[in-house]
Amino acid sequence: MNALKIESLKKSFGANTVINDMSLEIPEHSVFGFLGQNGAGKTTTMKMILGFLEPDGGSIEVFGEPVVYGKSGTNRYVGYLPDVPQFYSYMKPMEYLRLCGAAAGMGPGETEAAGTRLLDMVGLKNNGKKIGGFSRGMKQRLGIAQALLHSPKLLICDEPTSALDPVGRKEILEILEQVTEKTTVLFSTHILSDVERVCDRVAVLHEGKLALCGTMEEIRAAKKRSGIYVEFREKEEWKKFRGLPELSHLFIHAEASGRGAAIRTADVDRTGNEILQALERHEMVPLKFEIEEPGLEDLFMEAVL
Ligand SMILES: Nc1ncnc2c1ncn2[C@@H]1O[C@H](COP(=O)(O)OP(=O)(O)OP(=O)(O)O)[C@@H](O)[C@H]1O
Repeated sequence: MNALKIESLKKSFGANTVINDMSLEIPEHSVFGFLGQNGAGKTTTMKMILGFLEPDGGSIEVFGEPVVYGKSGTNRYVGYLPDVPQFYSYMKPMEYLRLCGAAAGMGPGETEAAGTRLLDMVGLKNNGKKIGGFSRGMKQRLGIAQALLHSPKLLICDEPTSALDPVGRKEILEILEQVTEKTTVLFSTHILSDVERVCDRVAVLHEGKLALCGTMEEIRAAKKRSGIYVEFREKEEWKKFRGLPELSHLFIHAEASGRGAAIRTADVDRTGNEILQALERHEMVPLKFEIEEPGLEDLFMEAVL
């Protein structure tokens, strides 16, 4: 089942068309990275999913139920962490979660059990401090605990790691990875390495549409051919390898350096075998033989430039 299905979504602010006929599906239990440049419309999309903002056209379904602007019915499935979560700074974490639980209509016992479990999960269980004294990372972790309090099946996080240092980012990513057994995660970010680390699906929003969308493997396969990097210890060995007639066709698409080359190919297995067999035949041992896959950064730049 899809956790989220968006069809032909449209949204403009005056003459500024932000979302222009965008469609997207997120299967249950995915960790979905929603990428886009500043102002691409990521927050706008999230607000429409939450029913906070009215689309100009198209439809959004959360677990098969239509999202209706101004109505919160589908939000019983959704936990939301805004980009800058707001808290009452004089409260302690559990006090704050009790307040949130009551606002969400949860019973005290249910809130206590869920709150204790979640504060433990985000590393704030024994924290006696008031929220006003929390670091940004601690506030984001508390924000995740709050967003998960009513056991949502879809967690939407708007740039949860952007303002954090590497340690804070790592902590948040580990929490997001942990929750995927029960929860589908959609998070927006500028940090491509975060997406590469935890997401199994990714979309790049550009000029109101998805410039790229799919599993990481699909995107890598569709957008750019992989390469094989071969390097030798000695320049002479490299020249010999470069001159092998049976491999000459491979060097048409190669980026050569002093003692090796990155050979571009659409079929890594076949080309890799060809190279390995030639190396064996000629009793040559390379210093390096590496399969190169395009990074998300290459793909992102290709999609938005
Ligand atoms: N309420 C609004 N009224 C007018 N324009 C708006 C409104 N909300 C957003 N916009 C415009 O819509 C565009 C998309 O904004 P949005 O915040 O969705 O982008 P984003 O991808 O989340 O960007 P960022 O990564 O910088 O947070 C921007 O040009 C923004 O100025």
